[in-house]
Amino acid sequence: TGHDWGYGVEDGPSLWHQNYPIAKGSRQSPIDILPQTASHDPSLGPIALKYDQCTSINIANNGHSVVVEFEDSDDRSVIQGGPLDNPYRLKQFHFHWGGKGCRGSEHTVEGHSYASELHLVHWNAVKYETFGEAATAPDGLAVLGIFLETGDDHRWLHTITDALYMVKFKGSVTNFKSFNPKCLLPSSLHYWTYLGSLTTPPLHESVTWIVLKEPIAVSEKQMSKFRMLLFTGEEEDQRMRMENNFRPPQPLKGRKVRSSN
Ligand SMILES: NS(=O)(=O)c1ccc2oc(NC(=O)c3ccccc3)nc2c1
Ligand SMILES: [Zn+2]
Repeated sequence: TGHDWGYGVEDGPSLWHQNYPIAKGSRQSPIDILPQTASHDPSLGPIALKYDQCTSINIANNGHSVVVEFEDSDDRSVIQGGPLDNPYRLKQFHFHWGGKGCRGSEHTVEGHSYASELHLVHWNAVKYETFGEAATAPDGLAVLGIFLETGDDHRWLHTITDALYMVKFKGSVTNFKSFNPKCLLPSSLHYWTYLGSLTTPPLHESVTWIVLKEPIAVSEKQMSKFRMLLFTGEEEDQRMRMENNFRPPQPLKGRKVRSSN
């Protein structure tokens, strides 16, 4: 039991359909984004991130990624506007990344992938009682995707990379209070948006994706700290470095990608 899926040869994305048939569904994520094909939709307003009273709780290694969880008992941290009809509450954020010098983003832009991708996961608490309920509804989740490219040091990412040694092993969790992810946003909030899914099992087709066009820069040294995390637990003798934890682009199946201005 535990995790019946991973990113290896024996349990990777091409095999997920065996336990999760929706992997071959009609609105799977990620996708390859073609900016020229994305329709510019003037009715698409700007997105608003109201993260001012942001309260992070902890940082954890769940065996697939490193996740920072938030207090979501009220509307203190929400995303709204853009394609969204309601405010969606921030639940957690996590990353996907590659191996040394390799690419690791999930969404790609005209076949170009970035070093990493940050996902800020939000749920529709107006229509649904719990995250779990929202996660199975077609309008239940909104995930903000931000590309990370290697370049200069990111001055605020240090807060996260300095904590990674404390969650090296699968199943480890540690306090991580009052981190506000607003500091991880690029200067422009221009975005692409489309209807998709969770990019890991259970692959629920419940996500309105909002992918920012402008990447943030992080240093190779900062990226290398993600790679010292392990997929495996402290008790396991086979130590497996956590890297290449990304799903490749999935068929668009007729979906339209819209572009903010
Ligand atoms: N790569 S992804 O598409 O953003 C993605 C993929 C799979 C996910 O499963 C969850 N579950 C919770 O956050 C959760 C948090 C608390 C309680 C229950 C669930 N978030 C996900 C985001
Ligand atoms: Zn993700």
